[in-house]
Parts: sequence; structure tokens; C-alpha cells
Amino acid sequence: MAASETTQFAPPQVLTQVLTYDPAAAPPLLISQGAEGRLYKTTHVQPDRPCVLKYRPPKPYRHPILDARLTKARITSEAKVLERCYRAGVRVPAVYALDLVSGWMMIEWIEGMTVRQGINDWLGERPETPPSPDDLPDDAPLVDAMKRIGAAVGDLHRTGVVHGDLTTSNMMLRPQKNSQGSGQPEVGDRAKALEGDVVLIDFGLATQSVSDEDRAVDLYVLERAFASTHPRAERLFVHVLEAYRGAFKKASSVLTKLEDVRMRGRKRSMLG
Ligand SMILES: Nc1ncnc2c1ncn2[C@@H]1O[C@H](COP(=O)(O)OP(=O)(O)OP(=O)(O)O)[C@@H](O)[C@H]1O
Repeated sequence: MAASETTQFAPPQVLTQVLTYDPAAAPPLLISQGAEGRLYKTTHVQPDRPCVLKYRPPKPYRHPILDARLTKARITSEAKVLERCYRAGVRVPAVYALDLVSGWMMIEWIEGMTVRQGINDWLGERPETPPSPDDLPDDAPLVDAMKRIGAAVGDLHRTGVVHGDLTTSNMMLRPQKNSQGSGQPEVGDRAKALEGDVVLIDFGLATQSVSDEDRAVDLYVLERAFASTHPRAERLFVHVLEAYRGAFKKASSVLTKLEDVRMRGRKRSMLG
């Protein structure tokens, strides 16, 4: 959930204390608050190095010892997974610092917009179904972005990590340095929204796994999320899977498993 400026939470005292070690740090600005924690934008060590401070406040409804244990375990797990991906060259935010007792982690700020925003900007006011089947718009920049998404998920799975909450909001499009644009004047500035490297974020539910089933469920979650968030581009999801196959040697058995997972999903929805 994005936070408006009027709903700013003062950063918890523990964070203000931590941030005093860097007097040049930007005042933490609340950017999002979910069920598990709050995200602030601030800087790390250098004033020109923006970062995200992910804070998991104590849960008053939990026993304090259990709560502290859970917070510690979740931050450790998220940081480990991010480290593993980062070291393997998967595009994820770098981990800068963490404090398991106070419940926070500082990670790299990823420039750009979410994939969700980029796709929505590209689709604009387009109707859900084209006036005629021959009237399909030229979606080359979107197809290209879908391929980058599939390759990013393939890279992730190759590393032995499943994300657990793949949606187009949990992916960013980071502009490449010295990006020159699409070079196609006819697609114009709209295509710019879809340029850049796909960087996966929000690893709060990620786990280390090499199981076909877990990987297939990861893809299924993305497929369902994509269909409900971008119904006008649903037909292009096939390009995500195609690029996944190209990026990940063991994709075939995962994609076979995906058929089973879809079938189970359909049965479940038939039974209500
Ligand atoms: N490392 C990052 N760099 C830049 N922006 C980020 C980063 N991490 C998160 N964001 C921004 O904050 C938003 C929320 O992030 P995230 O999904 O991690 O938080 P959340 O509270 O778990 O949200 P949700 O409840 O939707 O899962 C993202 O959609 C993105 O716009």
C-alpha cells in the first residue's frame, strides 16, 4: 500500500537513533506500509546513495519473545536470499545493513518504476478486446518487456530461490545508464516506460528451493496476478514463459508441472 504524505508515520525511535550515525542521511520518508512492515526511503552512508529502510515493528498481539524470534528469522531469511541472488548476478537490491534485534534492513534503492506502472502506461486507454482480431496493436516493446520478465524469473529459479509473491508490483524497471530510448520514432515516448532492466523486489516470502512444484507455483502466482492486473495484455503472457524456458535449463519440467498446478487451480475455482 502506498502511503500518502498526510499519513506519514514518524520513524520509530530506534531508526532515528540508527540514522544519527550518518548526519547527512536524508530524513526517512515513508513510502509504503504493508501488513508486515513499513518501507522508508533514506540514504546510506553517502547522501547521494538512496536506500530503502525496511522496518518490521513489534506486533503487540504476539508474545514478545515469539515476536522477536519471528522478526529475526524473517529478516535473516530475506537478507540471505537477497545476498544469494545478488552474488549470483540476479538483479535484486543489494543489502547494505541490518539489525535483527531492532527489526530493520537497509537495501539498495532501485531507480525507475514498477513493471505494473510501466505496462499500464504502455496500454493507456486501450479497450480489453480489440475491435477485430486483425486490429491487434503492435506490442513489440511490451513483448520485449515480457521476455525480460521471463528471463529474470528464470535467473532467479536457476539460483535456487523461489520468490513466493511474484506480481508486476514486485518488479521494477531500472533504466539503463546512458539509455538512448527505443530508437523507433513511431513508438515514441510510450515505449520508454517499458525499457530498462527488470529488478525483482520484495523477498519477504521468498524461500530457497529447487523443487519443480515450488517453481511452478511461483510462475502460476505470476500468471494469475498478471491476468487480473493486466487483462488487456493477458495473451502476451506466453512470452514470459518462452523467455523463462530460454533462461533456465531445467524449465521444461517446471512448465510441465505448471500444467498440473493450473489444473488444480481450475478445480479449486470450480468447487468455489
Ligand atoms: N528497493 C526498492 N527500490 C525502490 N522502490 C522500492 C524498493 N522496494 C520497494 N519499493 C517500492 O515500494 C513499493 C512497495 O514495496 P514492497 O512490495 O516491498 O512493500 P510491501 O509493504 O511488502 O508491499 P505489498 O504489501 O504490496 O507487498 C514497491 O511497489 C515499490 O514501488
